[in-house]
Amino acid sequence: MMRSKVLSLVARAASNRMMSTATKLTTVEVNDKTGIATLTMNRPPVNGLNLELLQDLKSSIDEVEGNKSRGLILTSSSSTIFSAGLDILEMYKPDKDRIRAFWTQLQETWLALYGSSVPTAAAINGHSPAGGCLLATSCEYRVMVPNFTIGLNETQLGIVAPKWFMASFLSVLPQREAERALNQGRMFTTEEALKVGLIDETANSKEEAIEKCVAFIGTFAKVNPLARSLTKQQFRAADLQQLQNERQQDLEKFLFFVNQPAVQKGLGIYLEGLKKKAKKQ
Ligand SMILES: CCCCCCCCCC/C=C/CC(=O)SCCNC(=O)CCNC(=O)[C@H](O)C(C)(C)COP(=O)(O)OP(=O)(O)OC[C@H]1O[C@@H](n2cnc3c(N)ncnc32)[C@H](O)[C@@H]1OP(=O)(O)O
Repeated sequence: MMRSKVLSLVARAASNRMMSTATKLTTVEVNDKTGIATLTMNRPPVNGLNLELLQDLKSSIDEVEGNKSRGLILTSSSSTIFSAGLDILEMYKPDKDRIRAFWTQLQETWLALYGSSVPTAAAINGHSPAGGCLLATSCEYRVMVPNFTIGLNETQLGIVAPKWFMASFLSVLPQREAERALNQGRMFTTEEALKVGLIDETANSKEEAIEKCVAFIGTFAKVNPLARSLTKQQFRAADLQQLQNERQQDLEKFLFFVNQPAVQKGLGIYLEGLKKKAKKQ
């Protein structure tokens, strides 16, 4: 390794504190200069949101809430995928107990991210379909690298985005745009997402995306943190409360829906298509 690279790694290690261990599917790194935490998803190949990744995401969000970070930036260790959304293998021919735990964990993770008291931003450094888009739109700001896609494509898979997925989407897009995109299961390119307002900025690299997220979080430097977080909570309270009130019904609805033979058949065909595509590459 070149000496300069070694020196830069040493310097970086000195100014950043690794808060989580590498055995987890997420890492949290707090920059000592800015006080901002970067939460990185690391479940190759596509950051499919399975039960374990969702558990780690939730505990990392809790860690950031607890360590007085000035903000949270969500990103991915992959160079081409932010997150491929829910791991379809959790929903296809599911185990009865595990699928309950999986959906319950997804609810908890969304409540923690969407309701986070610290400023949140997503550095979207790769494709971000469905559950990936849910994570990104749960944050307050989005910066995306070109030549990738983002959107809620559920209807393309023959499934329906629950109300709280729609709530995140609607916190970013006007109702008319959100409704049309969801009905179509539309995936937006980075450029299209910027035009419609689904993302706030573009960046040429992950590093630049993170810098822009840091700049966004920096805009709150002179704002009283309690006033800021209570204001955010008020904007989001109705969406959060709705899921809190309906958690059990939401779980039962999901289980009923996902276990329908037609839905299982559709998921099987979709998975097969993904696998065929992967083999061709
Ligand atoms: C009335 C109200 C009722 C409420 C009912 C609720 C119903 C349920 C709602 C649930 C909503 C969930 C939304 C979701 O998140 S579903 C997931 C949607 N995700 C996708 O459609 C993305 C699919 N993947 C891709 O498009 C591409 O993989 C990619 C992300 C663009 C990456 O492309 P790539 O070329 O880099 O990689 P690729 O070769 O395709 O994939 C590599 C391997 O990963 C597997 N894989 C990809 N995505 C998933 C996934 N989401 N789950 C599981 N596995 C995935 C792929 O099959 C390859 O595997 P292998 O190497 O062949 O084994």
